[in-house]
Amino acid sequence: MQIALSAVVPVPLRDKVMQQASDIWNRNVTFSPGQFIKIKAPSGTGKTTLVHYLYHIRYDYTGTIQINGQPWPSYSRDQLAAMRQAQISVIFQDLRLFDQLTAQENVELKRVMQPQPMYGPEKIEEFAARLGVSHVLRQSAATLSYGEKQRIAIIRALMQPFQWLMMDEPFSHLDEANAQKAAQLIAEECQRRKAGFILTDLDHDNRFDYHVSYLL
Ligand SMILES: Nc1ncnc2c1ncn2[C@@H]1O[C@H](COP(=O)(O)OP(=O)(O)OP(=O)(O)O)[C@@H](O)[C@H]1O
Repeated sequence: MQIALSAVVPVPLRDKVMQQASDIWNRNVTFSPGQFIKIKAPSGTGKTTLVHYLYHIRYDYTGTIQINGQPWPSYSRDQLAAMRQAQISVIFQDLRLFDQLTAQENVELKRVMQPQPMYGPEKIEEFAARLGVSHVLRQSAATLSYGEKQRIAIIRALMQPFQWLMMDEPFSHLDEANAQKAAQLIAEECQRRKAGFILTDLDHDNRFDYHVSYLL
């Protein structure tokens, strides 16, 4: 799945964006399938805004985002739902777990929403063990620390098939050792699917072998 941005400018950030150099805003950029892409930017320059545009849950921009040559608005609701189920997965900056469910239920919900789940329930235990969150699986999400929530949100995003994984500051609540473990798991799962990712972050890092890095 190819993603192509053409002169995208966020309406609320137009003045700011037009005054600064950016590799993304108001440029023509193509994200090719399978690429590991880093988008680095200081706070407040629009990382979350961009991820929401790419996932098509926000549309207050000028310019065009095309998916496989078709602009986002040309896809029907059903097509969008199907793409979010099988082709694009996301880890939001604000994590978006259901507080009233346990950590395990949050992940399981994503797994069973697949018509043919790609993993059995034992995979949740396996990934939780790898990321050091086995002990919180049966706790309600509301009681988890931010670092635990972040690892559960990562596991949830890996429970579905995807061609692109979008991640908005996915390691912001993790220490370096845990960030490395999570990055290793994400890289393996992308390679298993021959998928690419788009990761936003504040700083430079060497956690992945990025194919391309952009400055927002
Ligand atoms: N709907 C909106 N209307 C107006 N301004 C907005 C809107 N959404 C975001 N902004 C502003 O746009 C700027 C970019 O916000 P965004 O959350 O995308 O930044 P970010 O780079 O992800 O920041 P951080 O690193 O702090 O998470 C901020 O100044 C924010 O206040």
